[in-house]
Amino acid sequence: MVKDVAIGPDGDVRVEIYLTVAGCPMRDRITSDTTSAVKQVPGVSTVSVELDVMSEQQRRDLQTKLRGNQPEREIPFAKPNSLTKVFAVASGKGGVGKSSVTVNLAAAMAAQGHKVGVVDADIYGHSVPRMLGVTDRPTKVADMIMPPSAKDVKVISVGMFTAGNAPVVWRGPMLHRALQQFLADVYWGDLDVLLMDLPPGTGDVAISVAQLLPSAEILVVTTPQLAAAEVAERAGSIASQTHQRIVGVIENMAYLTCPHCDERIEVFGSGGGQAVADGLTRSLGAKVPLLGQVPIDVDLRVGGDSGEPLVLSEPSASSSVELRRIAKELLGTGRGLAGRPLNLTPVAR
Ligand SMILES: Nc1ncnc2c1ncn2[C@@H]1O[C@H](COP(=O)(O)OP(=O)(O)OP(=O)(O)O)[C@@H](O)[C@H]1O
Repeated sequence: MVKDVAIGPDGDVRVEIYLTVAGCPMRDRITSDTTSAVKQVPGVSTVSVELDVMSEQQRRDLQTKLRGNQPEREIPFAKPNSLTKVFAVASGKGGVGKSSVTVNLAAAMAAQGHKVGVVDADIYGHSVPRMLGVTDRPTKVADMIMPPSAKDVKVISVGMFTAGNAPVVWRGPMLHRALQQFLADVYWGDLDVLLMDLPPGTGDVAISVAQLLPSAEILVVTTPQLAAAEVAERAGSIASQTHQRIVGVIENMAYLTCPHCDERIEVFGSGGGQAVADGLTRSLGAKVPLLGQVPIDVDLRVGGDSGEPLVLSEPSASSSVELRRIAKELLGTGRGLAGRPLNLTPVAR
């Protein structure tokens, strides 16, 4: 951080120091520490400290140096020309079926011929490996982590890095670091789509995703219950602060078809999914569609427990049909152009 030291013939010393950022809260401390350290050198009569600010490149070089000359690995999905679509699956409340929807969408997309990865970032409720039937653990090759896969879906989960069923009591910075590692140090290969199962609510992980992958699109899962809808809308509206796009809302547990008389029973009421979509459309000022309504299906729950996603074991069940349709719709649209260079060249008139 030392830019220059100039020593005058009569012991006047001028030290120039680079701060990492302009508003560095340590500037006074750095000035006084430098002054007192230099003053102790025999022959020094006066010390003046001048501060400058590092350029982007100098900051990067310093970080590399501090990491022992290992450049930080880039997150491939965060590169401007990445072709991988990233969906962060969010919900307001827990237990609305976010993980079940994530797993079934992933399995459906893989069955449709896409290369799919899932990051299970649901720190407290990591259930993706069980729901997909992943039994292997990640392995290490050189310094890359190879993710295990099941049903043609590569999976990495917080649960794979904790002993047994130990609860994860990580705080914000650790979660951020873990997520960064999942994205940068895991060898995903070329993916068409990456689904991220976020913890419920608007927590640290959602903010980390926004920082690490600003181009990730948010997929909101809710139930038809209006009380759940309000919370889901709050979780979704974080997108307005992080400038991310909400790709749409999925209403899960929309209704139960009576196995005896085929009557539709609205167990959790109705209208929640549409209410969230409308509310988010209003607050974000951009259309947020209701992508679909997935009915309650006992077999979907059973499939989650046994690691056999319903979309594969019973593709014609009505919840499977809906999930497969949503999967297709999500991948039907190309990745947004946000953050991507358009390679435009000005031409002479
Ligand atoms: N459409 C559905 N029909 C029947 N059961 C469902 C359906 N969706 C989810 N479930 C069941 O509801 C329970 C909660 O689902 P899941 O774990 O997917 O929710 P979640 O929102 O990810 O929860 P959390 O974020 O708290 O971990 C599970 O037992 C799951 O099998």
